[in-house]
Amino acid sequence: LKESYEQALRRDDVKAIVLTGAKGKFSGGFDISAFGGIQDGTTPAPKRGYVSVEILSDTMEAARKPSVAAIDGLALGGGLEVAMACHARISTRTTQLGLPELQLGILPGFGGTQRLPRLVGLAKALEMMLTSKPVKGEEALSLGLVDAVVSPNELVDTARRWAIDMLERRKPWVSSLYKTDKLEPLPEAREILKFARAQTRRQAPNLKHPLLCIDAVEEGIVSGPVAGLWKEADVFDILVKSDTCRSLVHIFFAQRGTTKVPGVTDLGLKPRKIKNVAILGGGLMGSGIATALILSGYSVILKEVNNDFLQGGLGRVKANLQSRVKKGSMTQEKFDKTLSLLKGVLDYDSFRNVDMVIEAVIENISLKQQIFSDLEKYCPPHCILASNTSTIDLSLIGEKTKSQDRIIGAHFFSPAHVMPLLEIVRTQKTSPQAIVDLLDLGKKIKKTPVVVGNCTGFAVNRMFFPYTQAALLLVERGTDVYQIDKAITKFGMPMGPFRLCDLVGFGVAVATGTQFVMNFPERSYKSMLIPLMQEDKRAGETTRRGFYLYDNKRKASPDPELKKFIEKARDMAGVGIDPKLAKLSEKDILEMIFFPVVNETCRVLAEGIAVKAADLDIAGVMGMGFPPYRGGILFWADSLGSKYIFSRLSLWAKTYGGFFEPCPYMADKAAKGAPLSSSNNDSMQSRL
Ligand SMILES: C[C@H](O)CC(=O)SCCNC(=O)CCNC(=O)[C@H](O)C(C)(C)COP(=O)(O)OP(=O)(O)OC[C@H]1O[C@@H](n2cnc3c(N)ncnc32)[C@H](O)[C@@H]1OP(=O)(O)O
Repeated sequence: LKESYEQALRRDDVKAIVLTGAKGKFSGGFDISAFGGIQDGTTPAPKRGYVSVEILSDTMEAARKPSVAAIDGLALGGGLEVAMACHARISTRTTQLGLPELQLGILPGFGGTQRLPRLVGLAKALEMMLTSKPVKGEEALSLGLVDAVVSPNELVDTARRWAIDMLERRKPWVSSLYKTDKLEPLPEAREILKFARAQTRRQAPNLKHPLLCIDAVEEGIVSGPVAGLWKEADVFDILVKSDTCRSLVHIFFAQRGTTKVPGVTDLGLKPRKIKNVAILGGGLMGSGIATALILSGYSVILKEVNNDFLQGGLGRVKANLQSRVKKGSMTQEKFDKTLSLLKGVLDYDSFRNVDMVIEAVIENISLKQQIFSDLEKYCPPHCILASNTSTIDLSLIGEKTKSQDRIIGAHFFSPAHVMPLLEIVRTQKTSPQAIVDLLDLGKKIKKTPVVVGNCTGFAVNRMFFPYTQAALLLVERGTDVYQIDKAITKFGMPMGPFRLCDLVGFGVAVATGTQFVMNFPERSYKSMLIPLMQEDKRAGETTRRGFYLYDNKRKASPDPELKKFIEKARDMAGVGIDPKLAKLSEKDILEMIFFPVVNETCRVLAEGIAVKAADLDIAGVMGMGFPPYRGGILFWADSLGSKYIFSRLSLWAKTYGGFFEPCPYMADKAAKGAPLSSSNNDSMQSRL
């Protein structure tokens, strides 16, 4: 860009410059894959201010020739920053313009913190940067971020004419960096900055980079844009080497890597077109899945066993959509159109036209076996037969059919129309085509799909069963329930293990817990605490009483009565209060809860349930809300070191038993001083 600009500025036959992208896209910004090299020192970091000051400000913006950005598709991060250094911007209606850098743990580093507030005003600029949300062409026009919106085929011509008009003074020739008309007066600007800081501290208490971004913006407002550019450059240099940036960049690529499955997505298979989907069961999960599908334009048949259940299911889907209309994110017209894609039925007659079935009935093996035998009879031979089971072995479900190549797990997380993860579970018999088809459907309904092997609990539930069990073990030995939840939320989880139990409900918690106790007895912790509370008619949030008490606005408060159940459970377990555990530090709580999770995640990886460690990082982030800025469970564990985790687990195993016993995979990594996420293909017995 620098060379082209210098050439264009030198040549007498060039009067003005149009900067554009290719193949319908302007730019996705700085090459994120280059961060790794800068972080580990293998790529020299560009000289401070090289792009933002030397190229964009001093070469492009200060040029004697006007330049116009012709923007189609997207202009994100560095891409938009380059466009903002031009003297005008023309976009198409669908163009997305944004500064999403905070999502990567950095701040806009090519002058974005200075130019965006000057183009759209401070309040809107902060909103765009802090939420990382792009705006589309029309909104950008009304904000003043672009100067005109035209169709893609008029784009470059319009930009060219605009540039000539600027040259001939028929249109204003504007340097964004020195614009002031959009900036709020100083006292108002200070208030906006104060508000943004307070909100950021509340919403992201563990993150520093959004606050540093606000600092850079403020510097420009208070001391002028050039001082602001240098502050931005200083902050960028610090942030690009931070743990948060490393973690978030890892998550960026890991998320995109989940759809690359060796032996499946590299076979040249094309996803088949899926138009009609049937869902069995209109409960919480079934109705959530139906909502997710119709929202992406799929025709859905919802089957229930009787009219009451059917109406209940259809009502839940309607309510899911209605809440969008209430929040203003869906128009009434879109609501009607979306709901018209859903049809309720009581029999299998209309199943002859479906391309995929997703079974979401209660977790009962014989019921599911019967359903899959029926499906084989009523559905066309190409139809994919998926189950939303969260724990039951898929081979058992399909045992009585001859269609095992098209049986697959489509494990959604509740609420299914909101949670971003889709666990795709394959058995040894599932065909690659069925996986490719489900991967495609997952992407279309805006989920991040992770392909995993078949085992009790698959990846996410399997990795996280020790989360609750460790918490129960600690509480029975004297750690405070609320202190545990507090330490875990402070770490960045959306909620602690006890609040989570209340949310999913004790019924589900016990049913899933039992699966693990049965399947992994040597390392499961059996506690009677929840069953004892169930005897008191507590089921969690639905009964307004669980580990917490809930008011009618679902606000949770501690329950003083909890003590008596804990004492009883302690007696039944035959354990006493352990003085050490009764006053654990937050760090110790965190480690005693999460290291068993890390341990189980290692087992999942060693057994080949996941293709790669990064997939499990994504599974934990998307399925359990593990904080992305810590990079996922194994990425975080590796920041602490396999040796350290192994030594802690070994110590606890001696005192508290097999629940903490480090698995052979972890022992091996610790002995070698190797990262837990390093690939171990030779010893892996892939179940995939
Ligand atoms: C100094 C500056 O201020 C710093 C910066 O500019 S930091 C970068 C800021 N830009 C961003 O954050 C944009 C990141 N990218 C995205 O949000 C999305 O990729 C997108 C909206 C551009 C496209 O989305 P979509 O069409 O779904 O395609 P997606 O699968 O995400 O990306 C396609 C490929 O491009 C890669 N890619 C996208 N943006 C990239 C970037 N900025 N750097 C490197 N690779 C990138 C992806 O990794 C993926 O690679 P793969 O095919 O090998 O997996």
